Amino acid sequence: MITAEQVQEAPKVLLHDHLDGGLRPETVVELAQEIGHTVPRSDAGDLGVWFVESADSGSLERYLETFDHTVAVMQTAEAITRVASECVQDLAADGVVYAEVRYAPEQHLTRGLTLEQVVDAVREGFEHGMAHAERPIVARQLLTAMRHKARSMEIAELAVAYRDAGVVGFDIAGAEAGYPPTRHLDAFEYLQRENAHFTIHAGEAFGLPSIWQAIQWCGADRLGHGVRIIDDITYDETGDKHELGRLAAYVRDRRIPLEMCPSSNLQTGAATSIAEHPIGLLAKLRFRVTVNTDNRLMSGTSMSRELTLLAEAFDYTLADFRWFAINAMKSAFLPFDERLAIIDNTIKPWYRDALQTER
Ligand SMILES: O=c1[nH]cnc2c1ncn2[C@H]1C[C@H](O)[C@@H](CO)O1
Ligand SMILES: [Zn+2]
Repeated sequence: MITAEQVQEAPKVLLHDHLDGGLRPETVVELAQEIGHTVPRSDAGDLGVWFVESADSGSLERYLETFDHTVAVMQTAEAITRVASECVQDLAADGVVYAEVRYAPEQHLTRGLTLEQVVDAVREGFEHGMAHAERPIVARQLLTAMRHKARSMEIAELAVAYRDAGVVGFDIAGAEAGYPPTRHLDAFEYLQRENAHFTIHAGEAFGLPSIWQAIQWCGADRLGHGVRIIDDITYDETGDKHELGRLAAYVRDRRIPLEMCPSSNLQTGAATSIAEHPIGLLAKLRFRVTVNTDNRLMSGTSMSRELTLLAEAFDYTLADFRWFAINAMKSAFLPFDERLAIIDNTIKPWYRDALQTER
């Protein structure tokens, strides 16, 4: 039985977390007041509840509407830097030792910032957050392009320009149905030519064709969510007998990381309950599964909470948590030697002590 303290203390690795989905409710209220933006609730506690309830819509499109308010208050360098710093400090306080946090620079230009100023503001915030965190953490940026817009090439170029300045990769996000990844093929081909890394939100609100395109047309290193890969697996009730289709087998054979976000999936209707979430079977079948928060504000969650929910549903132990953390660290876009250092110096020693095993 894992204690709440152990979950909190355990070194955790987070690959899929949106900067504009993780603001503190108090910060939203304060920043909104400063710029005269009206938020649906003036009390921070009530506003936090409002975000979770509104995001609990059963549809990705309606879930995404809640971001109007967070994006609205992140339009100046000071506001963005504050949000970025608080994000890193909150993650560190939750025991996250490595985080890749994403956001779409193109959504932060309404008050005159340039794309570069947005990335610089996040960078400053991450550096401040890492320096002031209560526990050691390494935080890096992923730049997201919105899949229904047409700026992906520009954002991909931005990610490459900032590759030595805190940005480790690229992503596309937003409503999935009607906006297949191949719409942004030029950006993905450019990134491949530049030896750059990218993940794609795929197989969340839309099925296998989206995952197939993301991998076989676009060359994604990782899949954001990817839950619908389950549709390419036939299995009996116990999950003991299973048969993988060609795509599922490819994803598993190639060890393509799945950035799974259980609570978010319940809210958007991509899964019906934690107990029935595909992560249980996918982990059992040894896909490269990682556990993530997606949007801490909209889901009222944290890495510790996601892991706790999974442990309750699937009887996971600390050994499983270790597997998730190492899977995620192996799948990070950080350079290999830095990944290894975090695995060897931070993750393994903690679990070695906690599990009281030899190695
Ligand atoms: O889970 C998601 N699926 C698709 N898009 C998402 C998800 N969570 C957040 N986004 C969008 C809304 C944000 O404004 C944007 C950049 O972080 O990414
Ligand atoms: Zn996401």
